[in-house]
Amino acid sequence: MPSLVLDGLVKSFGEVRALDGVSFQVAAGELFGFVGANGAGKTTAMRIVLGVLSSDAGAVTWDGAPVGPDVRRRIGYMPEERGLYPRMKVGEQLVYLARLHGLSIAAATQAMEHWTEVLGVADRRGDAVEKLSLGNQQRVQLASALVHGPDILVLDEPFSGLDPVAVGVMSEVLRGQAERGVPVIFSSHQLELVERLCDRVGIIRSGRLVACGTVDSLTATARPRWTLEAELPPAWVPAADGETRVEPVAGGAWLVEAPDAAAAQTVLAAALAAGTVRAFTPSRPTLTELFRDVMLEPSEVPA
Ligand SMILES: Nc1ncnc2c1ncn2[C@@H]1O[C@H](COP(=O)(O)OP(=O)(O)OP(=O)(O)O)[C@@H](O)[C@H]1O
Repeated sequence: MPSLVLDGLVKSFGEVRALDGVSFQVAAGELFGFVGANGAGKTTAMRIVLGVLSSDAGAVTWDGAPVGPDVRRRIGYMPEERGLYPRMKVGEQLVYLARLHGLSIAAATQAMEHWTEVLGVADRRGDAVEKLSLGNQQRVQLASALVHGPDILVLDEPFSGLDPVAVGVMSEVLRGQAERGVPVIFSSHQLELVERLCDRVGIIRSGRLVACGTVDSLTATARPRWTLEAELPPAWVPAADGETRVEPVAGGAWLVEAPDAAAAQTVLAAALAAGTVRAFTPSRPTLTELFRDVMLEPSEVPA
C-alpha cells in the first residue's frame, strides 16, 4: 500500500529551527491528525510536502519515490493562508481549478456541481467568494482541494472557524476520502475532533515529533489513571505522596493518577473514609490530556 513519507525534515528560518528532523508516514486510506501548539511546525511541514517551501534536509516520498511536480499535481491542498480568488464566482473558480489539474470542461463542471452540493454551498455557485461568510468560504476552499479528484489530501486547519454542522460535513467528507484509499493529513487544534476522527495522530513540539501513533497506543503508555465518582466535599483532595495526583473534574468526579494500583487504593480508602464512593474505575487519558502532558514535559536541556 503506498504511503506518503516525511523523512527527517529539517527547516530553519534564520535562527528559528521550525523543523528539527520530523519523520512520519501516512498510508493510503489513513486519516492522520497533525497537532501541536502555535508555531510548532505543522504548516512548515505541510508546505514542504507541497513543494511551496524547500527543506534544508530530509525528503518527502510517495510510494517510495521522491515527490516531484507530477505527484504534487495529484495532491489536494488546503493552505493555511487559503488561496481562493475573492472576486471570482464560486462555481467558475472551482471549474477553473479543476481544469488547471487537467480535467475536461465536462468533468470539471460535474465535479464542481458534486462538491458544492456535498459541502452545502450549491446555492452560492453564482456568488463571488468574498460575498460568502468565512465558514462558507472554507467549504469552498475544501471543494477546491477535492474538485480534481486528488490521490493525496493535505489540509491545514480545515476545521477552524466552522459551525458544528459544517464540522460534521467536513468530517464525513474526510472519512469518505480515506475510505476510497486517499491518505489524508490535516492539522487541527480541535483535539476531541482529532481523537474521534483520526486513525493516527502525530504531536509536534518545537519542530520535533514527540508522539505518533493511534490514540489508543499513545494513551496506553501514559501513567495509570482512575476515575473516582463519589459524594465528597467539593474541594476534597486526600493527602497523597508526590507521585500521586488527585484532581477534581466536572460532575462529582476526581481524576486519580498514581504510579500503581496500591497507591490508587490508598486514595480510594481515603475517599471511603470521607464520603460515599459510587465508582472507582481505571481510565485512559484523552488526547487533550495527553497533549497537555506532552507540552508540560520539560524540553531537553542542550548539552
Ligand atoms: N516564512 C517564515 N519566515 C520566518 N519564520 C517562519 C516562517 N514560516 C514559519 N516560521 C516560523 O517557524 C515556526 C513554525 O511555524 P509554523 O507556521 O510551521 O507553525 P504551526 O505549527 O503551523 O503553527 P500554528 O498552529 O500557529 O499555525 C514558527 O516559529 C514560525 O514563526
